[in-house]
Amino acid sequence: MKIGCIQLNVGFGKVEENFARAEEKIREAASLGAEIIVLPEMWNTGYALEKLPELADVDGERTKTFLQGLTKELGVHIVGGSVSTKKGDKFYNTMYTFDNKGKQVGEYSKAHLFRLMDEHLYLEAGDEMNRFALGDIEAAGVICYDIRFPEWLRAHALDGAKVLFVPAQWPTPRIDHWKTLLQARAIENQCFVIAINRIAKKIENFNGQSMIIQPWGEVLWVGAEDEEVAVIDVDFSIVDEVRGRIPVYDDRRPGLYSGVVMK
Ligand SMILES: NC(=O)CCC(=O)C(=O)O
Repeated sequence: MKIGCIQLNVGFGKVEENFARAEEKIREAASLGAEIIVLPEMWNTGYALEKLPELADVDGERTKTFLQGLTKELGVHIVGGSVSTKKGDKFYNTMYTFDNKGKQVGEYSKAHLFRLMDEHLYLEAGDEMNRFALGDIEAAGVICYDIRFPEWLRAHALDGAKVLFVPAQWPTPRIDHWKTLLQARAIENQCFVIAINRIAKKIENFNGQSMIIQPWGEVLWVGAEDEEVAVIDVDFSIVDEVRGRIPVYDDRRPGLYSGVVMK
């Protein structure tokens, strides 16, 4: 399966520019043979949180129309990163996923809000899981800071996900955490992790280094430190073989954890 990874250079509050750029890069990835295309976090507005009342996508309608049109036309699955949305009188950081027939298969709002970037002051947290299938690929999606909560990703893996998609806006100063956490989440859940970070060259400090990690922990690909469209070949069939090698799922003792650790 060919994964189109789009490390988008997201303009701060520049919704029109960002939609145009995302479309250009999605078309480029599809023309290079991508079958699943993945975008980064909050690509419509960036972290222009104070401007959300003017800029957030109301009920995600624009994003859903955009993704549905492109998935249908190009015959590709799109894990649509995330966009800022307005639902009722509240704002969210929402991920939409469409399959290659133009059907919406996922909607998820970031469950853990990142205080260091003021998300808790402007956004509401979601409280639903994000499990979906892309054809016969059992997958799930979480957003950026969510990866610091292993129990949340484990819940998706226990529910059957073999691939975890992680759109992000992860800043350069903590890029070592990003790499280590993603690798740990892949190893402990024995699944693929496909994590796409953004680029920002001016005021903000995001330098890509998106990652695809295999279920045994091997790093299959690391993105450049600049805007990039990369198409990477992955073999999802190895997940079952890795899960057979060390039977972590069979060896779990949930009764033990629920009483002691998982308070
Ligand atoms: N956008 C985010 O959730 C950033 C998370 C982050 O930087 C972290 O260190 O965690």
